[in-house]
Amino acid sequence: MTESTVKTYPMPVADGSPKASETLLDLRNLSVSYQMAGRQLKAVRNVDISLRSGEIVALVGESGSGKSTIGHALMGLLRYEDKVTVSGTAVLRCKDGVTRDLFAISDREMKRVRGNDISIVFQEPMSSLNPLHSIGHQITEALLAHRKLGRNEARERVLYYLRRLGIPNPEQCMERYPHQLSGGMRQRVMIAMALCCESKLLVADEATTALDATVQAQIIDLLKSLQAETGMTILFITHDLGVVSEIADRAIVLYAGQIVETAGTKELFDNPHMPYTRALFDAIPRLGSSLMKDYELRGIPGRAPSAFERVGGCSFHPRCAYATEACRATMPELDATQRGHLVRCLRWKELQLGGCDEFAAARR
Ligand SMILES: Nc1ncnc2c1ncn2[C@@H]1O[C@H](COP(=O)(O)OP(=O)(O)OP(=O)(O)O)[C@@H](O)[C@H]1O
Ligand code: NI
Repeated sequence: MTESTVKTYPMPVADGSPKASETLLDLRNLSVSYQMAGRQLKAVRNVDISLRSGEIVALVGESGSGKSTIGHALMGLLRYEDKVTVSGTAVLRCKDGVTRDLFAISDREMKRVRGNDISIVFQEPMSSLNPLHSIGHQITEALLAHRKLGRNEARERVLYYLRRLGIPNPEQCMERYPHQLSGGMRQRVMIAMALCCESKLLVADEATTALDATVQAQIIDLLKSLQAETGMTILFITHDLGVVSEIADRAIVLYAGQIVETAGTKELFDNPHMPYTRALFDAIPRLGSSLMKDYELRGIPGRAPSAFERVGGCSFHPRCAYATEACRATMPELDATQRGHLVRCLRWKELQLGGCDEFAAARR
């Protein structure tokens, strides 16, 4: 497939209609360890994620569960750090039709993949924007680094995406410096910057977390329509199951670096099988408490184990109301239920956890 051109702007160009069954990314057996003070910190453990073209898949879990680490591994950002070990394979079907293992290709090839085939919205917009350059300068330069475009073309494209993101006066916004924008505006700029490259895969890491509920809903609607127009695939990282219900076709629940449950969004909300997922439903931020800073899981005591202090048996057992001797002794495998639902709990068959009706009813 040839690379899409920008001739038809202001309409975005779909690079091929989404073919639901086509695998875009096949991530297998990803493990990531950080070395800290001579100790191994296992942040991600044997994670498999397969993304089909055109899907929006949520990666959800508490702070420290390893979500960003997975995103950074996919973007090839961990390869430059010497205290990080990444193992596994991540086979991506690139725009040129070639499939590549992102963990095996050279830095040079990875540089081409980044911004062409995968883009990321970083969790911390301030740390990824350069305070010394205007928004227009850095977003245009980022685009030109990945694409052979004329300056005017690039500018048009940047303006188009800033406008799509609901930035009131995009020309003026281009002139501004990061510190002159509100947190919400910076977040929109970051999303526009990632969308500009029109990659097939967008990793959105807490992309709407810093925004108030109304703006969050707008941006989610916008991402959904852009997804439908372009056929891109989105890996949407969030700690908030409420957001998952708004945007995702499928959800992957992560606990202490491991996948503990995965299912279609509706199925997960109707039929959670893992006590941790059920607890996350109760932790869905209600109106007025949408920030993650001080949230804790209501109804379950304790906190997630740090990546140093791995517990034996099921990782969740110290906080689980249903844990038995067996749960303390045996680490459960992922077990398949129906309709592609996977769950890591020894007791899922006997537990009747009940769905999240309250939230399902509130879904738009
Ligand atoms: N560069 C690093 N060096 C050492 N440890 C790290 C590094 N980055 C992350 N970690 C650790 O790895 C684990 C997973 O972190 P990660 O940022 O992937 O979690 P997360 O799910 O994205 O959390 P949050 O919701 O807070 O963003 C945590 O225990 C974290 O402290
Ligand atoms: Ni994170």
